[in-house]
Amino acid sequence: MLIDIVGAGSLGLLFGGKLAWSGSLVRIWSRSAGQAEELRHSGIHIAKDGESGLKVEPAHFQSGTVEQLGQAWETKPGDYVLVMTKQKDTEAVCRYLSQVRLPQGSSRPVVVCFQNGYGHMDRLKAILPGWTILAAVTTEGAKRTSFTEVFHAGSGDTVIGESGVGHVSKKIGGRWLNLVQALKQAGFYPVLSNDIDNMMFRKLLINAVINPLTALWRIPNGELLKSPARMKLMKELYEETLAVYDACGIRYEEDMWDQILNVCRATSGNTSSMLKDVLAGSPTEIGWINGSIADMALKAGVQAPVNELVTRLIEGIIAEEE
Ligand SMILES: NC(=O)C1=CN([C@@H]2O[C@H](COP(=O)(O)OP(=O)(O)OC[C@H]3O[C@@H](n4cnc5c(N)ncnc54)[C@H](OP(=O)(O)O)[C@@H]3O)[C@@H](O)[C@H]2O)C=CC1
Ligand SMILES: CC(C)(CO)C(=O)C(=O)O
Repeated sequence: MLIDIVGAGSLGLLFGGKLAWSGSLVRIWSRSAGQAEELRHSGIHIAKDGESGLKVEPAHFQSGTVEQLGQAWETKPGDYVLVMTKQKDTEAVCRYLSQVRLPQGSSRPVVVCFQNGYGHMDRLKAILPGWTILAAVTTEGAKRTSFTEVFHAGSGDTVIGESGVGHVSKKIGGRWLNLVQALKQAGFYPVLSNDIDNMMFRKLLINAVINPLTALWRIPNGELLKSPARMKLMKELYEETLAVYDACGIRYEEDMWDQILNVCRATSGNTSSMLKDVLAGSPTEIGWINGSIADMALKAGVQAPVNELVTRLIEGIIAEEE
């Protein structure tokens, strides 16, 4: 089985590195030629607190630029392509994949999308009609520290499934089990789900409450719990989002509030991904998180003023050149 990884960022280096280290055939496709060259020269180093770290030698995987993926697919397409770019780049990546000419008679790679947020899967399916596109919801935590190094901040589950098919009661058969097996062998905790949309909505709720507020107040996740004023705004975002979910018929667990507080405690020292983007001066994924909840509200005919406001506040942090 051959696994292509698009995006050699935090998740790309973590998953690509560990898959290659455990013996899977892996090709990692970066945006820049400079990074592809450094990966070919130095391999990947995965650091983790309290562990000795993992050095993945360059001989254990291939790397190149995403343009070279097109050439590679013309002769040997992978079985899976794990898309590990941020939301803002993912549509362009899928548009590019749709244009690659595959050898006659070969199957299309199964596309697995790891993005946080919601709303992208339908758009990606429209770009890649007829392809199998899976969503992955992961609670692994990773932060790239250089072109070839990544810090594995925390382990978690990786739930994979087909979005947009509703809750499928039948048991998932043997499809995609080879990917699950490879991920397990690499030390991840993958699970196949027949209800992936619900998993995405669960993570969306967690991100919608934690990410914009940590980014606006520039605090680590645990600091949210340290003041009644902060908790009050978290609760407003939480209750508003649940009202939107109710209007859209989205199911959620009764104890989601406690689960969110537990995520803040378990990741208390973490800089949320949105705060990281803000500090780096990079575009955030707010449009796919609170922005997508505001869109869902609009379609369902309900109000979501707090989600709308935090979206506008975060969007206003970065001034885009006219
Ligand atoms: N990091 C984490 O712990 C988690 C991340 N996620 C989700 O995973 C997604 C990726 O996150 P993360 O890995 O942190 O993001 P990063 O910004 O660390 O990595 C994204 C990578 O995509 C690359 N990229 C952008 N455009 C292209 C392109 N056209 N072709 C090839 N590569 C491209 C970027 O290249 P360059 O550096 O050159 O710009 C960058 O290396 C996000 O949606 C995030 O929400 C989900 C759970 C956990
Ligand atoms: C769960 C949380 C908030 C952990 O930091 C996260 O997913 C993120 O930062 O995007």
